Amino acid sequence: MSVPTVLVLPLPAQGHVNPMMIFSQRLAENGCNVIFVNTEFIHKKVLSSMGNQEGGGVNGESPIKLVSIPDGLGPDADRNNLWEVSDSLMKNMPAMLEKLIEDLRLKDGIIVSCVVADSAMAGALKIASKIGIKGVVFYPASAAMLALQCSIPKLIDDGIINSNGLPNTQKTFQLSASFPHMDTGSIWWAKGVDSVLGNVMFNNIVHAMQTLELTEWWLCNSTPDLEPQALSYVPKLLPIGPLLRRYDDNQGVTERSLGQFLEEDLSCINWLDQQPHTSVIYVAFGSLTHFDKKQFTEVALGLELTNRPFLWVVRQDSNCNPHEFKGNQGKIVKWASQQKVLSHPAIACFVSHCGWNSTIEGLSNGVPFLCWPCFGDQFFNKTYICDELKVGLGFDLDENELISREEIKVKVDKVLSDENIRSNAHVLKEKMLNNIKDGGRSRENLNKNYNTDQIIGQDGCCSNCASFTMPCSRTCQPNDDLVSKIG
Ligand SMILES: O=c1ccn([C@@H]2O[C@H](COP(=O)(O)OP(=O)(O)O[C@H]3O[C@H](CO)[C@@H](O)[C@H](O)[C@H]3O)[C@@H](O)[C@H]2O)c(=O)[nH]1
Repeated sequence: MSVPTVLVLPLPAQGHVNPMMIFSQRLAENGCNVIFVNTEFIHKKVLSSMGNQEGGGVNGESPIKLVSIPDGLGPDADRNNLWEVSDSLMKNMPAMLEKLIEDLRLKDGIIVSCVVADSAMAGALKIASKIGIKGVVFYPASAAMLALQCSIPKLIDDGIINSNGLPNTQKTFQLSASFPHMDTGSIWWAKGVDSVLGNVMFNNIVHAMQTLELTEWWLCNSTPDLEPQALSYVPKLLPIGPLLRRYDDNQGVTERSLGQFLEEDLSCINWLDQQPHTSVIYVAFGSLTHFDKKQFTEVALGLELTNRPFLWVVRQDSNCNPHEFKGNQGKIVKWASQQKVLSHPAIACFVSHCGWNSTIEGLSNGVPFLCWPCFGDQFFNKTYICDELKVGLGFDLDENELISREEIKVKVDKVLSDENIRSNAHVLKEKMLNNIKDGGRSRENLNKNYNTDQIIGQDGCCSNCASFTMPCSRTCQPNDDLVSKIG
């Protein structure tokens, strides 16, 4: 049987590329070749972060081949403006993807048997359906946020949002009797963005939700014990998390990522090795958050006030100069190997914006959280971490709408002295990790009996063309079939 080739297509954002790359690495371990498609802009960044050594590809040593498509924007466009990029991709990506699949076949002899599309790139499912190959959707945020998206018609009927997706009033609601309470601040597409942008995002979501129906295979980076209510609310959503780099008890995280946009500063691992166990405050706000100068200063002074060692990620694009504040106890890096950092025994707590990947990574390492949500889904993730899972605390704003240096010190002291939080975090860590051990539920979802087999093909679905729509016997010439479909 020939090795199946899966094409993986993330939205060009770090919080989407990272989990889809880890998923790709697991697919490769399960015997698939993977074509991982970034936009040209992101592809260059990824190659540069790896010192321009891609390391193989389908026809080389590695089963993961990194390729790129244009994003459809002009040469002068601001490619850090994710909304502009997404809008252009919605319009232009399907045709470019179809061309890529055809070029792979004609130029490289590679037959793509399945497309795994980020939910924000749902247009790819139409292409998969058009050319008769399988489509799988990957949702990069929490299952709860997908449950919320699935409930849009109900939210409108119940008067919680208007037909533009914006909350009618501030109120709490439940998606079902067992679902955690949400408030209108949990409606991620309307949180932290202006109403015009919120409306554009809402229309894109509604459109994407219709397209997701083209496939039965919905995957997410979560676990059955982490989000039982949301997963039973969206029964076809299969959790395959926590999606983590390979870990070794002695060496920590050993697996290399093929998806980082910035080079990882590994000097922080040596620095962590010098710190006492459970002593360091790790501070990182993902790939998109920006602070104004005043808030940035409060963070810096608050960290100094704690009088504890800290490791702080300050991205180069943050427009703030951290060196004025470093003090004696802190280490500041432009980009860390976050998973390596969180699994280091020196880490005591995680000051986080609560992006879903950071949430999953912190929970999987049993690290208590100090939650600082900034936009979108991060507000619900914060509530979930603090009120449902009880593994963290939130910060309160002062009268100037800032999180003050004193507040930072008070909450750091409080979270580090809270035995319940620490013990809840340890229990949850074990539960999360059990899902990816032999026999674990996410592992089962990923192994041959579930998705990988669906991707490779089973029961009458051809193991080569893997077509949903056109089951063929295992003795047929499936590649010819696919060739004729594409041709
Ligand atoms: O120094 C760093 C900082 C971060 N990371 C990684 O970058 C990713 C960041 O992802 P996430 O925590 O989800 O944050 P964002 O980059 O902000 O992600 C966006 O996408 C997520 C998934 O949809 C949403 O949950 C977030 O709200 C949204 O901001 C994680 O895998 C981190 O491990 C590093 O490797 N090094």
